[in-house]
Amino acid sequence: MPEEGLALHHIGVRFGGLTALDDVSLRVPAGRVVGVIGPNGAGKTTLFNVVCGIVAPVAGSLTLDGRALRPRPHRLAGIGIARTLQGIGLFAGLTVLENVMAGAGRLARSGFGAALFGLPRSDRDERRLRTWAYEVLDGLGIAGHAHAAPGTLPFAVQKRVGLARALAARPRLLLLDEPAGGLAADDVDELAALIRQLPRQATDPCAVLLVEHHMDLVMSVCDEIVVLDFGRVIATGSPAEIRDDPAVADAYLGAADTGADTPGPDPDSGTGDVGSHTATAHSDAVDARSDAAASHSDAVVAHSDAVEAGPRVDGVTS
Ligand SMILES: Nc1ncnc2c1ncn2[C@@H]1O[C@H](COP(=O)(O)OP(=O)(O)OP(=O)(O)O)[C@@H](O)[C@H]1O
Repeated sequence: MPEEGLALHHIGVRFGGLTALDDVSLRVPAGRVVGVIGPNGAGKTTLFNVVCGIVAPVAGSLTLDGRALRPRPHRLAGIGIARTLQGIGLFAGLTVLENVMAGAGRLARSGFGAALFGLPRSDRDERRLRTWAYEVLDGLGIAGHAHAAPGTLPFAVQKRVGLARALAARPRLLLLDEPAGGLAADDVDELAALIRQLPRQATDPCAVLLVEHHMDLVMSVCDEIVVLDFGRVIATGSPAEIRDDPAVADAYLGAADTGADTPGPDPDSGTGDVGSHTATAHSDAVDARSDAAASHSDAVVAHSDAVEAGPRVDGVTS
């Protein structure tokens, strides 16, 4: 029986007069990796923030495993959602192992988390949590760093610790926000191998939503890709289908002008990052988007208000 995972139904987001997401529907089934791509300003971050509860949609709804999802940023772990952060965000004062234990969130209520807050705890629970954290670190090939301070480790290892911390919560939905950001090419290859096995390694397969500019990574790890442009879904399909979709090529490259036929990486840049394509081949489009952003300072204020006020809804309900 196919797993339900995350579903977005006709999501709309507005920042003042700007429509950032317009009637966006997509599915991230459990056990699958779904990537969201699109040119600068397409709405990727906004979509991610909707799923995290940072941005409240003005239209549509979300479900997780078939139940209404009303995320709040500070309660994601409790409803089975874990995310990695672009800036890693590890606790500097804790060891790698402790960071991962802390990430276990709802699993840690009577163990490490309880210890942090001075609550009664069971040694057996804490031992179990510690063993689990080691297992997660081991699964990501970094158990040897368990007792190190995160700040002493190379950036790529720190990113992996961030991933371990997210996985430690045994999420039903894992959100990966530009996990390749700042990584060297070799590190991206290793990350790709890890991400491919993520949804399937857990006892209960989790759904993985990936927002990423690094096209090599997206093409190699995703079961399905959703392409946004100006806040709308313009294509959904397998990596091969997306690579061959003229509308996608148009959105990224202006294929008619450049002769380019895929949203693939820049052969000269060696980064696999499509951002530079967008900037060079589509200066008109980018300018238009910049203009739109610049002329919407009122929208930014509205957005700040919305973030301060928090999302309209809370938690997962049946
Ligand atoms: N806080 C905000 N206030 C006003 N407009 C915003 C805000 N955040 C995003 N936008 C606008 O919403 C649209 C979508 O932005 P978003 O950041 O989601 O795109 P993106 O695809 O993540 O872009 P990038 O690839 O450049 O990060 C853009 O036009 C952007 O200028």
